[in-house]
Amino acid sequence: MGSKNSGVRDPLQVVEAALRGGINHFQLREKGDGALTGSALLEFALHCQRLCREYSVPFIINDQVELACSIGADGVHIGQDDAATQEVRQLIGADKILGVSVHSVEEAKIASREGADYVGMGPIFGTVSKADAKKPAGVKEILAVKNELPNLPIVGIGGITAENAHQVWQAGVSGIAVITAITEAADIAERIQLLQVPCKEEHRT
Ligand SMILES: Cc1ncc(COP(=O)(O)OP(=O)(O)O)c(N)n1
Ligand SMILES: Cc1nc(C(=O)O)sc1CCOP(=O)(O)O
Ligand SMILES: [Mg+2]
Repeated sequence: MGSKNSGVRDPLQVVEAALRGGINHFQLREKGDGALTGSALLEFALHCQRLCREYSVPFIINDQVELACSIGADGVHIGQDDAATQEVRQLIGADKILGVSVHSVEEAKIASREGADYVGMGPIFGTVSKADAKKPAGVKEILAVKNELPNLPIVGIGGITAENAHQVWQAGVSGIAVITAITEAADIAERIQLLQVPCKEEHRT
């Protein structure tokens, strides 16, 4: 999420509530109308990073590799229209987390070969949080990537809610990424519980 995703609530309070509620990674995605830039972005990113450190949760920055390197973020997430995977891997070093968005087995193979630690796949369902999102694709391509590259962690994203998250887990993802499901929750901790992997008997891959 970014500073403009929390509606009337203070974004840092939402981040802290999500950390307290049990998220295991946080991605700062600052883009779109009114997105912070320059020193305001730096200050916001440092606040988020400090909170993540308090909760021992990896702090990942979307798109902005230079910012991530300059503040020592734990990782970077890039898309197909962002910098090239192998260049970013070289810039951030071997020990940082690198996520790459992919939409096919072919893109997943390239991302994996060039140094991605995980791939993000979406949108699975309709989303209001990404202006240039592709058409919702369901979990079909996730199943195909899982089949071809069983050891590559996949993070599902796009329109995931407490009601549909089980469909995504069932496809065999290692994680799910959400914005609205958490930022609009009245009780963030309770929502995070509802989004988590269903109990073993229900979770067949
Ligand atoms: C976990 C995760 N998966 C996919 C994305 C989308 O990245 P990208 O395609 O580069 O689009 P933007 O987020 O930059 O608009 C993501 N951010 N995180
Ligand atoms: C950041 C992002 N990337 C997507 C992709 O398809 O790659 S969908 C998306 C938005 C996710 O927000 P929400 O949980 O509110 O739908
Ligand atoms: Mg991007």
